[in-house]
Amino acid sequence: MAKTCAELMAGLDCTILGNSQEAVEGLAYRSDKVKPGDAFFCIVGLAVDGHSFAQDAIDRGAKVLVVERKVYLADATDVTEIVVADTRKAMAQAAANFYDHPSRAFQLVGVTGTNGKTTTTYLVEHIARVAGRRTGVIGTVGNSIGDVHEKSEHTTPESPDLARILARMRDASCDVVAMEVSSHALDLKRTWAVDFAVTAFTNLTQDHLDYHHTFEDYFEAKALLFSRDYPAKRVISVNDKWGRELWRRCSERGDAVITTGMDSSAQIYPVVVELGPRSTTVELEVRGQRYRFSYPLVGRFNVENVMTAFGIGLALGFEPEVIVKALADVPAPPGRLQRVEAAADGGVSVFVDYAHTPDALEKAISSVQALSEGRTIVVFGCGGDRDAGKRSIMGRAAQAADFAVVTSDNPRSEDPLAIIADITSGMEEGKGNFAVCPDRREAIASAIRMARPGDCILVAGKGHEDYQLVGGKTLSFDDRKVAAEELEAAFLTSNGGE
Ligand SMILES: CC(=O)N[C@H]1[C@@H](OP(=O)(O)OP(=O)(O)OC[C@H]2O[C@@H](n3ccc(=O)[nH]c3=O)[C@H](O)[C@@H]2O)O[C@H](CO)[C@@H](O)[C@@H]1O[C@H](C)C(=O)N[C@@H](C)C(=O)N[C@H](CCC(=O)O)C(=O)O
Ligand SMILES: Nc1ncnc2c1ncn2[C@@H]1O[C@H](COP(=O)(O)OP(=O)(O)OP(=O)(O)O)[C@@H](O)[C@H]1O
Ligand SMILES: N[C@H](CCC[C@H](N)C(=O)O)C(=O)O
Ligand SMILES: [Mg+2]
Repeated sequence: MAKTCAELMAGLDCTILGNSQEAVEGLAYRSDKVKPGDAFFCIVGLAVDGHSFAQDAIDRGAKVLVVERKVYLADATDVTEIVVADTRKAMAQAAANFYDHPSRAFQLVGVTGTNGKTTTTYLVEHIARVAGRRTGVIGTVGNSIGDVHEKSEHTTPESPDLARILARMRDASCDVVAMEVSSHALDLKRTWAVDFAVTAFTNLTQDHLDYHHTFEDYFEAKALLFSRDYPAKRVISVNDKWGRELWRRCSERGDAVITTGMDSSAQIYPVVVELGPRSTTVELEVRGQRYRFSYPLVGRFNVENVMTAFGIGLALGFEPEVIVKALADVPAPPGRLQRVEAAADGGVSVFVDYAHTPDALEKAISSVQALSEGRTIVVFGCGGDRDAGKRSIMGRAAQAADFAVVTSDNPRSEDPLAIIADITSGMEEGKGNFAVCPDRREAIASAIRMARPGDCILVAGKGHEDYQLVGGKTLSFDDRKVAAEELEAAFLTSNGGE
């Protein structure tokens, strides 16, 4: 499976200093993960310059260095250096070459946008399964090949890791792979040299401005997936101005585009939406035909995800009837408006959701309000070392609930109280409808103690996560388990069961 340096660099402008026939056994971008025979890619990062780890990589057995500037190493005359303009781009191209372009072996769907990527990929996977295809999924909750699931570090893996996963999917004879493409991934070229059959856009609202700095830069990162670098069929939600701009660019270029939206300006839009407590019924107008069906997901925002998945299904060539049949029994993605099941709940419904942006929090609250027969209480926090600008906006958004308990969500290297102070700086004290409780378990417990029969509690921000990142530590914490335990502690003990 080894490749020569020349084979690895096929299609790339580069200067090979040394032996172009040197065999490369594997690809590495972290010096401490280098194995003998690897090519080590020296990446100029945001924190450190990977070129400074070249010697460490050689000491661990790397035979080839891919660099942006020559590294003069003492006693390393047997090392081949390959000089390129951009090591990130070179690494992605080399990864595709090394694994013989695995993405060409199946229909790969790339979904981008601020919210709804994970949900949409899950819906697409199910549609493809029901259509009789072998499937794969790559994203925030992890990577799946058929029913085999593994957790992942990133929403979109680094290019060598991505190529390795795609190759495993090819080896497993996958026909359709649905993959989330984050804005970081596009900007850092993790998906460069990957071939997509369909690319889809959900929406763009505030997030990740710590990384992208401006909304326009954030949008342009997402827009890369709809550029000439990624030729594909397009499915674009035209609900916001960013989607309409993408639609304009793609149509001008002559790309095949399916649009989705909440009104008749889109090719796919809802004529009827009936939101239920455990399912939703819609009638969708799909390019002049109407399809009425129910699916077992709740929340208005999921109507948009269902339409995006419908559009992707059509772009993949599936019949609308197959898509409708699949959506009718689609499994809910974990931790997205997931109802907590407990042995006793005192008539209080608890939903765990992954809303971690202002728009998602606003929509998750209004979705739960639509289901609540009483009040709606939200428990949430904001992640540390992530876009601080969204915190006060999320604080303000949370006050749309009857009561908000502000708590901790992966503080990482930051002081949890400082994050909470950022959140509450956006909240109106005078409204008197919020409290601060830094301990997340206690925050959930206090919301449950405060709830009356018929009330709904939304625990937002962590969804499927089963950990809390505090300092450098990963502590075990799962909102779904904690909420079930606290419901039972409150209602099994006080009432002796229900
Ligand atoms: C902002 C971001 O995405 N940063 C990524 C970036 O880090 P960086 O540029 O700071 O790299 P660096 O730490 O300066 O290191 C430079 C180079 O030196 C290497 N190095 C470093 C130290 C060492 O001892 N040896 C060594 O070889 C590094 O491996 C790297 O190749 O390149 C690193 C190596 O590929 C990534 O691990 C890192 O992801 C960080 C950990 C991260 O948290 N990323 C998150 C924000 C992310 O990617 N999220 C998206 C979006 C999620 C969403 O949709 O909401 C995702 O796709 O997961
Ligand atoms: N279409 C949508 N519009 C607005 N909010 C949405 C939409 N779909 C989901 N959400 C909200 O966003 C949360 C995250 O959804 P999902 O995991 O599908 O998004 P994502 O784009 O994959 O997020 P991430 O950037 O973390 O990967 C949900 O729990 C819900 O609160
Ligand atoms: N993919 C998102 C996940 C955020 C989840 C939230 N629990 C947090 O830790 O901020 C991010 O990296 O910004
Ligand atoms: Mg996701």
